[in-house]
Amino acid sequence: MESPVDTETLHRHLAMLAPGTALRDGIDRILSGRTGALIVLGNTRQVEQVSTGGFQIDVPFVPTKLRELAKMDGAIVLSGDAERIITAGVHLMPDAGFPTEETGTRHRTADRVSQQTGKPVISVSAALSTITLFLRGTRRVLERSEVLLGRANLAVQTMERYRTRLFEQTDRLSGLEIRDQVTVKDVVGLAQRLEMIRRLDAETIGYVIELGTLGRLPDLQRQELSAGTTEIGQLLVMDYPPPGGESPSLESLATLTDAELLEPQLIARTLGFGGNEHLDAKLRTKGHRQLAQITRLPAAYSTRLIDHFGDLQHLFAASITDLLQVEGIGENRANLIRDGLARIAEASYSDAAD
Ligand SMILES: Nc1ncnc2c1ncn2[C@@H]1O[C@H](COP(=O)(O)OP(=O)(O)OP(=O)(O)O)[C@@H](O)[C@H]1O
Repeated sequence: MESPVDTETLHRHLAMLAPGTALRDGIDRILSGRTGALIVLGNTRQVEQVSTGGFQIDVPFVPTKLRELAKMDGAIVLSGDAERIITAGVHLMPDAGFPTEETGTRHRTADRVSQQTGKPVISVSAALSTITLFLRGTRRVLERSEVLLGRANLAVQTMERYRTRLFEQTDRLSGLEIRDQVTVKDVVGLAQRLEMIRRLDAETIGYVIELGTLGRLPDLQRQELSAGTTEIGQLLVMDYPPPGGESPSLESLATLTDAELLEPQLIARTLGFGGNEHLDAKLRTKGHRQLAQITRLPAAYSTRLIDHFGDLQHLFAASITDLLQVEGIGENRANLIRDGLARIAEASYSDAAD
């Protein structure tokens, strides 16, 4: 039995079928000619074993050629990279023992051939005007580009709203950090927002892959809207190590379902902050995210400062003389840090007053 299809493999094959590719062009020509087709991607020994009849062509792939060959009865076998047309008019005889819920001989054959050979098989239905990709027991009907574009746009719009909310939340968290009033709930809220953005980003990537050349714009928007979010996540994790001391990771949130991601207690537990009773527990930031705002202060110095002083509150309390005790910090840098910290505190208080 073949292994289940992972997202990456599915994406790779959807990309081969995306608008803008020669293969998709050929398939679209078949559809507009109101014929169907059965196309196997890969001329391996297993594919040969389920094939009878047909004739050898072995020519470079050309969309119009595919369309011509689809007018004939039988399947068309392409090379695995879809760069060559190998055979046409092939009768496929897969083992009927492979389970399939498809109706219609073309789709049933496609499903079974893919399960038996492990190769992707595309079934183009004339009656339904659909393109279906079968991949080792996984079935994926390709959506129309307008539908995919609509979904991609909706995901991007939602990402835009989430990004605005994200920065409202980081600003608020900064204020609480400076006033030393952070609770588990605040950290959980930001982690939740970051994971929601990550999910929307992954969803949009899926649409972008399927959209091929039509996905350029949503892809640019997605990149812009997710920029910097991974870094915020990394700094958040560094700022709030859970009490157990185990190194937490926002990636662990990926295991939660969409419904579970709405439950703060569950997020807190997943991040190592205990359950319900801990949501109001006080936390104190180490200060990595805040120090990252001080331009010209390399991250290595932030880490050294935090290792020395313990957390942001102690850093606020540090005098120039205290700062000079840290290895590699001279007078210039100590002044830069003091000024930077003062600016951070001021900005936060003026935000709170707004
Ligand atoms: N085992 C097979 N090997 C090769 N080609 C096949 C096989 N089974 C079906 N086909 C191809 O599928 C065509 C029609 O199959 P099927 O009866 O499932 O389609 P349909 O339901 O009439 O049409 P469509 O799928 O286009 O809506 C056949 O003419 C043949 O070209």
